[in-house]
Amino acid sequence: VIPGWFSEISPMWPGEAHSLKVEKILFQGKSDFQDVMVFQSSTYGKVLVLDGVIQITERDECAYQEMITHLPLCSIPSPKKVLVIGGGDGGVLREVARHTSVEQIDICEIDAMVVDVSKQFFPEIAVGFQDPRVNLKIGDGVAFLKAVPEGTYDAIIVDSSDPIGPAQELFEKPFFGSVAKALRPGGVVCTQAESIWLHMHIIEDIVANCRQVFKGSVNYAWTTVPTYPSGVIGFMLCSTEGPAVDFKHPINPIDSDENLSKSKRPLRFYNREIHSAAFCLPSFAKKVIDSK
Ligand SMILES: NCCCN[C@H]1CC[C@H](N)CC1
Repeated sequence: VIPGWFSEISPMWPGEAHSLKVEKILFQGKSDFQDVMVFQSSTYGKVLVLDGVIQITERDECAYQEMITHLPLCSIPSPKKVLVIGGGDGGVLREVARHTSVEQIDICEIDAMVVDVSKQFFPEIAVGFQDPRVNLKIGDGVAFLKAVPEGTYDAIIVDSSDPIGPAQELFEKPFFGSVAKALRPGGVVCTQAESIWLHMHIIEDIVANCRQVFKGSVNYAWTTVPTYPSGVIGFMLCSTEGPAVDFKHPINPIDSDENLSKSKRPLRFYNREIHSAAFCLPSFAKKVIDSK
């Protein structure tokens, strides 16, 4: 360990570690589920770390929060009921709230400390909790989904950490089954789906499971987030049987001048071109993902 630096060392990315220069440690705690830390970095703003893994930084969270939210919501005509599993920092809520068609935003986050720490240290991100359409449930997303009546949601966003620790079950087939049940026909789900540089085997399994569970379309998209391992992060975009969803061509634009002028905080990353581009894959990934 180099004094004054945080290195993200994990068996999930052996032999490599992204490091950030630390100005000051702002919070250290242990919740019922994981170690929670916040530090002021020299060049990426404040950083949230769970069990030694970077979750968000002020400088590049826009890429992840905007893409994981608008890839699904801009792919269906008029999302009304949205569920967020995880997402306790509030960033996805902030992005969902941009969609004026949305009437109800339910969120199920397992760790209350993540919510409290985000509200205290990341007000620009936790602002999402202030929207009157938001209903926060602190609990296990797996149990929450099992209790949801069939066909309740237009869209579900699974904003999880990695499949080691509290989020492990969110990468398994039974969970995808309960997501499909909770979605209406032609409803969509977007899940955090790791890195094509590091996790092709995990992605291969997720894609195979999704193709068995979701009978609409199943696509993999990816984007750049400098502070995530290998600098990229992926998303599974799936729809249930019903009205067709073409994820690659957003039919419900959020980046129109009218929308942008109305919102307090402009979109810093997402636009309709980068939406479509997100589904273009390098050959080594395409070979695996398209063959499943
Ligand atoms: N809203 C917080 C985002 C959590 N997603 C991250 C993706 C990359 C992982 N290594 C850690 C979690």
